[in-house]
Amino acid sequence: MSTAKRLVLSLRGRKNSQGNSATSSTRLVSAGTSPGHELDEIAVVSGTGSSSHHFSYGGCLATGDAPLPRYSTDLGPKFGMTQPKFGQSVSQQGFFTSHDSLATPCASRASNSHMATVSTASEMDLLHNKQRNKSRGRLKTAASGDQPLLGTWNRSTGRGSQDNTLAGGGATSLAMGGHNQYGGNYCNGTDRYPRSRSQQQGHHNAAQQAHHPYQLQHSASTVSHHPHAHGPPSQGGPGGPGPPHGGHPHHPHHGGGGGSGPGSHGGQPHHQKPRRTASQRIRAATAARKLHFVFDPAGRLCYYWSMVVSMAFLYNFWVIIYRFAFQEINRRTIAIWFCLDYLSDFLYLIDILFHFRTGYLEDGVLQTDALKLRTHYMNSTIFYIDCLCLLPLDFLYLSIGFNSILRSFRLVKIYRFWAFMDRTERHTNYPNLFRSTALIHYLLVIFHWNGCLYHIIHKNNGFGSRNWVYHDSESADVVKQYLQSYYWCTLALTTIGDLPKPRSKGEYVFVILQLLFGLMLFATVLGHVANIVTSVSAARKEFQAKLDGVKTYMRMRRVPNHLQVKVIKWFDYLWLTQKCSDEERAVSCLPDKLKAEIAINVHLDTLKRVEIFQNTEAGFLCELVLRLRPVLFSPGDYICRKGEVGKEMYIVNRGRLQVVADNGKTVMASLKAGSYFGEISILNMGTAGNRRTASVRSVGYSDLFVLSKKDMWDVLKEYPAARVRLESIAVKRLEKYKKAPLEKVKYFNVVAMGRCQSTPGLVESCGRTSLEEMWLPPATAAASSLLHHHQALQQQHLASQQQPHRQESTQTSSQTHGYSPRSYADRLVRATDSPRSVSPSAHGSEERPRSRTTSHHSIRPQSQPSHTGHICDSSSQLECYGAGVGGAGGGTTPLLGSHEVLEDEIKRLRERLHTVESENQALNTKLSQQQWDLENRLAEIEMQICGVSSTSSVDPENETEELERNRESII
Ligand SMILES: Nc1ncnc2c1ncn2[C@@H]1O[C@@H]2COP(=O)(O)O[C@H]2[C@H]1O
Repeated sequence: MSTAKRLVLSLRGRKNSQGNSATSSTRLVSAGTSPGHELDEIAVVSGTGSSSHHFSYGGCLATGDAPLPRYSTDLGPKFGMTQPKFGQSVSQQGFFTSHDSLATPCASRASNSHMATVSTASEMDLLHNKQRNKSRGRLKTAASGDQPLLGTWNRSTGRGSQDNTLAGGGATSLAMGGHNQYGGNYCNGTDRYPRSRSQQQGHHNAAQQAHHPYQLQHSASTVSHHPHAHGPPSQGGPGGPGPPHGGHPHHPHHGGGGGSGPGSHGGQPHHQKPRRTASQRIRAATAARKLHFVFDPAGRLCYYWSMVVSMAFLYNFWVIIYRFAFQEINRRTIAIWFCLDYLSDFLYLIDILFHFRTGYLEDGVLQTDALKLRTHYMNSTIFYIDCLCLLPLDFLYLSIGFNSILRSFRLVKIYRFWAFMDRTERHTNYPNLFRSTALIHYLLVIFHWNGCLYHIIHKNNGFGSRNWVYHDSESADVVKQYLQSYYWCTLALTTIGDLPKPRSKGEYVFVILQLLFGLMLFATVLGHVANIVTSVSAARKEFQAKLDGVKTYMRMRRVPNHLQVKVIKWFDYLWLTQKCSDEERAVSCLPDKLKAEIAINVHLDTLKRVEIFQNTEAGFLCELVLRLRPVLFSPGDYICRKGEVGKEMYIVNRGRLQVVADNGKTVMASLKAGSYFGEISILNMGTAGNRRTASVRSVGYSDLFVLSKKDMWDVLKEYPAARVRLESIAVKRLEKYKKAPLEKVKYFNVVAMGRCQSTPGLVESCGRTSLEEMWLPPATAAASSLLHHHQALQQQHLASQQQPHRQESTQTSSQTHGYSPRSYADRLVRATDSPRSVSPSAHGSEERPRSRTTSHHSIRPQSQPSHTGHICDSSSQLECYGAGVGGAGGGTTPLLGSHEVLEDEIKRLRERLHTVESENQALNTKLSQQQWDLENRLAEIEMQICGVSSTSSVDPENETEELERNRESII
């Protein structure tokens, strides 16, 4: 079950368990039509009390052939009891963010004054009026029976498409054959009349639903009507025209419960087109204006509102003290101050109302019930703080005159300012710039208050002399006095000094206190600045530290200079392109879900460019994208070498690479962004099983994504159709290789010809030559230790060694579709077999042809089985080698002259190794066979399951396609 489905189910469960609690939340609902649509559909679930409304849609709706939006409604048992809520969140990725919630306009529409529609959208839409107008236009279309409204409902049009959908609900309900008896009415918030009506009528038919858009307008225009005033439709009697409802002479059909009169809708959904008079429209608009909304505290609208309130607070913060200190200014500009003061008070007042409609989280669920919100707010301290802010001390103006100090309580609103600053700091992309600005602002405001305080003291006769700071206090105007005191405070608080010398005791004390305070302030500021500077260069520092560490290591270990330079250049490139040394670590603190979202955003585009992933299921891509790891290769680096065991496949994100032949010069293919490689061995497609069929080298710096074999298989297990597709592409590739045989490679790999003949372009990985360039020191070391350890055992095996047994094992291997995972011992054999590991003298280039020739001649006759389809694997090669050597020199070779004893020892060891390897391979073959069988069986079962689910699919086209895919997969 997809995450989305689980999420919906769990939320539904929660909702049900909450009974009548009015909660709503945006939810994901899987379309459930195909695995590829798992994230395509987003549901809007809203509900109040016992009513809940699920409206879901998917990106596929726009195509018109996808399932219709599902809309289910659980009615409240009581007539007119429910208050429908509607809201939705649209996200392209199927994840919800505060952005989504904000971007989603509220599309609720009021039905009447009693039944105010409460938007469960996270935010009130600022474009409310615009939306309403749009909605009205579209509803008209819906009313006229046009259905293309659905066509505009798609994920990417979030805001714009919402009204369409809502209106489209009505239109959709037609197509649904009356399954949704409420059509679009609930969606549009005009629920009262239609709901009450439907509750009494039981079920409407499809024709009745055609009138929903009309009813929307109607109900919006009857804001003053009690639902009962309409009279239940049944009262109109079957076939009767139905009495005109109070104030609705134009809508006689409301009373018709399916009769033939004008009020009946029976079977003619389109013939009655709603007409709306201008007055009705105006009334509808008026009614719509009476909407109530619930604000999401995490939404952007709340944020913007807190910004407005913060402005009001800042006005008070700067001005109250200033006007109190320099009261002279009040006299001249009293009108302006009055206006500004009461504007800010008005904003404070609105803020209280805003709080009444701001949702809150209870058990992680956004609460939207009006009553709950009110209770919650009124029981909180914030409510009292807000009331305190608006304490009407202004009335005291009448007795003490216009004095701004009476407005001091307005400053309590600082909590709102701090919350705003906090949130901005968290959300901004330039946190350090923001922090610096905030710091400077705080400094300025502190100096401002301090200056004003000083002026107040000065005004009240100071500390004995009034000319201590002001030289011309009598003649200077207000602004100059203010600037003088501000300047003095700046000098004092920044500890710059050079202050006018105090004369009286009081002045001394005051200056000392000022300097102490300044010292603390200065320290704090320095600390803040240091923090900012540190965090600005944190990434660079971390990067530098890593580079330093690597450099130190290389120096200590005496890594060759050219390699050191290469490493440093690699770091350079990394810094220039990514500015981050460890991308994975950067997001490691995030929960998986968020990591996934980021990964999808970052990698999905690249993945889509890759041929093999094009036209694959979306779910498959999403699964893969989570498992990609970025890696960076330097110029000339070999990403993989022919003959290695393939453990990863690569996708080129940026850069150029070459598929090269053994000689490292012949370029078989060039790869660029969007290309991929390494898939053949991880899919075990090549004749060499899980071995690399070629070497791949980076031309310049290459940015790749790595996908491990395990991850790939994990995903493919769940998407067998994708596996079939990948394999078929790999087969095509292999066929392509066939057409470009490499002569040179063939020459050096005669041993491997048995397998390579089927695909001449491929080079058998087990040939010695292919491994010459491979450096496997650990394997060599391990080989010798392994040999010593199992000496006795191997001798025993040597005695019982028989050719038929090996032939049998290789034969079995060939029957396993080339899947022949090599054991570690296999690698050991290769390692010991390689000229480098045999003896130091074997490093000479002249040694290579000799050993090749030896093996070539000695093995030639024995490679016959390869022509009959047998795998000429390493064991047989080695055996041949052994035989060849034995035949030529009777157990000794003149190769090393004085090292005869050692040579003998090597030969003996090799023979023992052969034995172990044969055993190993036989076991491996059996295991491979079993694994293959199991995988096949698994794939078959999965195909069957897919087949079953696809038969239940709504779309016959999809069904055929799916079956086709399944069939391919089974094949
Ligand atoms: N001729 C070619 N053109 C493109 N890619 C190739 C060619 N030959 C080999 N490769 C790729 O190189 C990869 C080497 O490792 P694999 O065998 O796992 O998978 C191989 C292919 O993906």
